[in-house]
Amino acid sequence: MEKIQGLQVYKFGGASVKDAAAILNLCRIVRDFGPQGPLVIVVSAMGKTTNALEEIFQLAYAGKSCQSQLAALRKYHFDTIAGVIPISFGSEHVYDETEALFKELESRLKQVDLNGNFDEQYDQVVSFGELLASRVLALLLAWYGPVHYLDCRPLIRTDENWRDAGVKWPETERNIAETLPLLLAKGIVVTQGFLGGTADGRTTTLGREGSDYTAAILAYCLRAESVTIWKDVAGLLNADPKIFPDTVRYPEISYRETIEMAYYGASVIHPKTLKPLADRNIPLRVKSFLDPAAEGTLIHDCQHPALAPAFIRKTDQALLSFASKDFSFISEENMAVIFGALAQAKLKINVMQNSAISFSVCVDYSERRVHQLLDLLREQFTLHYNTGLTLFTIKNYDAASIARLTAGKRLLLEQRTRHTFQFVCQG
Ligand SMILES: Nc1ncnc2c1ncn2[C@@H]1O[C@H](COP(=O)(O)OP(=O)(O)O)[C@@H](O)[C@H]1O
Ligand SMILES: N[C@@H](CC(=O)OP(=O)(O)O)C(=O)O
Repeated sequence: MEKIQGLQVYKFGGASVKDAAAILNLCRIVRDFGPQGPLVIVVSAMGKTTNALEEIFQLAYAGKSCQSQLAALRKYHFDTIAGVIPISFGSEHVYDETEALFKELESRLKQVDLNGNFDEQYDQVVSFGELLASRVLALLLAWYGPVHYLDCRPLIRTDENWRDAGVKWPETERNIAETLPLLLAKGIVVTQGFLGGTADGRTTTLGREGSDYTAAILAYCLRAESVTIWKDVAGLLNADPKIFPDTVRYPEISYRETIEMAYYGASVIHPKTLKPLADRNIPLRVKSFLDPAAEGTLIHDCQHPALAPAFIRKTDQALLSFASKDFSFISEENMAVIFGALAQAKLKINVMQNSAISFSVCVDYSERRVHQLLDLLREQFTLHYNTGLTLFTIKNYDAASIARLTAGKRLLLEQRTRHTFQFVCQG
C-alpha cells in the first residue's frame, strides 16, 4: 500500500485509562501533544480489567457464580465514565453503549461450556476489556474532533492458537490496507489492542500485555512514521522502578537490545512488538503520560556506547528437572520428546540446562500446564519440580551488578553468556 504521510500510532495501556483523571489526561495528550497529521490510537482495557475478566471467566468455567465480580467491574466502568462525563443530555450514548457491551458480556458468560475448550472461551470473554475501553475512548475523544471507532478483529487475522494467537500477515496487511486509509482521511482512528479474529469471525487474543504488539502490527501494515507507547514511567529504564530503587533511563537504544530485554521479561514492552517495527525500520518511542513533553526513550536502528547493566525479574517461575528412568544419558532423542511435550503443554522455556542424566528448564508456572506435561512424560522420565521461584537476568552485566543482585540468595540454577547473566532462586 502507499505510505500515508506522517502517520503515527499511539498506544495507551491500562494505566493510561485506569480512572477518569487518567482518561482526561489522555485526551489532553492527544489534543496538545498529538500529531497534526493522521493518527491511530490503540487502547488496552481499563486498569486491571483483564485480570478481573480472567477471574470472572475462571469462575464461570468452574460453574461458580461470578455475579458480584461482574457487578464490581460494571460499577468501575460506569464510575469512571461518570468521572469524565456526567450523564446529561448528549452523553447518554456513552452509557447506553457501555451497558450494551455489559449485556453482551453477560450473555457470553451464560454460554460458557464447562466441557468446551478453556482457552477459546477465555478469549471470547476476556476480550471485553478492550472492547469496552476502546468504545468509551472513541466516544469521549469525539468531543474534541472527528474520531472513528474501529473493531480491529475482522482486520487482524490470526490462527486459532487461543490466548497467544499468531498473526496471519498477508491477510492482515491486505485488510488493513483496504480499510484504514479511508477512515484515517476522516479523523483519528481508535481501536483495541490485544485482539484479533479468526477467518470465521471468532475473537482471539495475542497474549497478555499484547496491546503493544497490536500497535506494531498496525504500524507495520500501514508503514507508519513512528509508534509511541505512553506509559507511567519516564521511558525504557534499566530496571523496573517498582522493584529497583535507582534506575536510569536509556534515552536511545537499539531494536536488538530492546528485544532482548523484553524477551527476558522487562514487562514495559511486549516482546513481540519489536520485530515488525525493526522489519520496516519504524522508530518506537516510550513516553511518559505523566510528563508528555519529556524526551522518553527512542528505540530504533542505532549504535550506542555500552549501556548501564539492565536488571530483569520474572516471578512465579517453576524449575522442572527431567531424568531418564534407567540412568541413560539425556540424549538428543530424549530432548526431542521433552521439547515436544513442552510445546504441547504450551510451556515456554525461559532458561535450560543439561547434565549427564538430567535436563532442567525454567518456565512460567501454570499448574494446569505443568500437570499436562507430567501426564505426557511420566512413563519415560522422572520429573521433579519446584515452584514459587524467581528468574533474574542481568544484561550487559559486570562483577558489581552480579554481586549486588545475588547477595544473600540461594541460587538453584545459574548461567552466563558473554553479555547475559541469569539465575533462578527461591522466592
Ligand atoms: N525496564 C523497564 N523500564 C520501565 N518500566 C518497566 C521496566 N520493566 C518493567 N517496567 C514496568 O512497566 C510498567 C509499564 O508497563 P505496563 O504496566 O505494561 O503499562 P500499560 O499496561 O499501561 O501499558 C511500569 O510501570 C514499570 O513498573
Ligand atoms: N489488557 C491486556 C492487554 C494489554 O496489553 O494490556 P496493557 O497495555 O495494559 O499491558 C492485558 O492486561 O494483558
